[in-house]
Amino acid sequence: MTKKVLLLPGDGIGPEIMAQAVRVLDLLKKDGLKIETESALIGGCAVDATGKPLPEETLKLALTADAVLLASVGGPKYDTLPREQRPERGLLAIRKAMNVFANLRPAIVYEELSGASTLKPDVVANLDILIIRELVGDIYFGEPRGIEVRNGERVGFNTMIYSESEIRRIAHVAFQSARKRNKKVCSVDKMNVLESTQLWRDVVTEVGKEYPDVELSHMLVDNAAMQLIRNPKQFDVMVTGNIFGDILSDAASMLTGSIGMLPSASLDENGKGLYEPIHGSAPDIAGKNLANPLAQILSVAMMLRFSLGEEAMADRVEAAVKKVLAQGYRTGDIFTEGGKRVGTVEMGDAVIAAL
Ligand SMILES: NC(=O)C1=CN([C@@H]2O[C@H](COP(=O)(O)OP(=O)(O)OC[C@H]3O[C@@H](n4cnc5c(N)ncnc54)[C@H](O)[C@@H]3O)[C@@H](O)[C@H]2O)C=CC1
Ligand SMILES: CC(C)CC(=O)C(=O)O
Ligand SMILES: [Mg+2]
Repeated sequence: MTKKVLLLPGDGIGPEIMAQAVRVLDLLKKDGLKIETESALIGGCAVDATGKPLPEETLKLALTADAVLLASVGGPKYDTLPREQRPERGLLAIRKAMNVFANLRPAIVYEELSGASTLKPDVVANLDILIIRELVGDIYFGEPRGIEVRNGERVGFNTMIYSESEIRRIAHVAFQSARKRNKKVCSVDKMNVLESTQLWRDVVTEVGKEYPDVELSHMLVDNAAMQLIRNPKQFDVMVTGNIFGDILSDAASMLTGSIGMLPSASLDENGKGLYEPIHGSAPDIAGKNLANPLAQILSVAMMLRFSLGEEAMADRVEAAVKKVLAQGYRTGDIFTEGGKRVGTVEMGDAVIAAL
């Protein structure tokens, strides 16, 4: 049956990297991938066109699609808008409406790129970590939130909150993922000072009892950030809340050489998903043919695997990415001496040729 894929290019480098992902999908369609695609607005471009970062039309299409492929939203032009009009609010709103609570962010070091990492090659060689970030709760969504005047001065506040059921369901995703990997979960929290993450630790520990075959450890987030840089290979599956996962995954991306290498899958309870690179709209390089499209293309691979039931095609896309790296193609963010420096489009050309 033909599946529906909604494309959301968004802002900044979004349309440039999405164009390369679409070329990959078009090629796979010729080889039998049965999808129909439609594009819609989200983020700043949607604000410009409709006044809203997540127009109703986009949300309707997202909720009826089999999968959503998103690039990135935001940019300095929108940073002074009222908060409800900011592009990032559109992103949070679509994640919440789709209930894609499980954000899988694999940080994999491709052999060819171990020299592109800022760490010594032997510290990162063969690294393969899966960061599982809870995506629709925590301080990004907690109420109350705001900026108001109290005692004659402005105060800004947000609420870090997790319910037991929210923690339980993401913990199950972590343990089940670990069972398919190396049976090791490290849960990251800040239970020494934050009540919501004390509950996180308690509930993850309880859920862990249902998975006696999986080794569970706990780590405070500040130490986890340090340990990721000191000895990342001690980790296999890491599970954490929304804000800690956001920060730790950007840090982990540099172990692989660049934030332009990390894809993600955000899944609901039925495996329906939203797929996007972990990076933002990179306004500093937008429109210059400089962006690395590989995180976006690897997000296509995750979409093929998790939402479209096309495991072999997913493997093929990942193998094509590996091949272009082996051939020496490098956008600026992963460039090392001896590489062939290319732009966004030329990297897309190389992936298409490899496919
Ligand atoms: N999922 C999303 O749509 C996200 C949106 N944002 C938004 O993006 C805007 C920019 O945020 P920043 O903090 O600058 O983070 P960013 O991730 O957009 O960029 C950080 C740095 O990484 C580089 N970079 C990012 N992606 C790259 C790629 N594919 N190839 C090569 N280099 C790449 C950028 O050039 C920049 O130097 C903000 O408005 C922010 O709110 C930020 C993160 C995620
Ligand atoms: C709007 C932000 C929460 C986006 C972000 O930084 C991310 O999801 O990684
Ligand atoms: Mg982020």
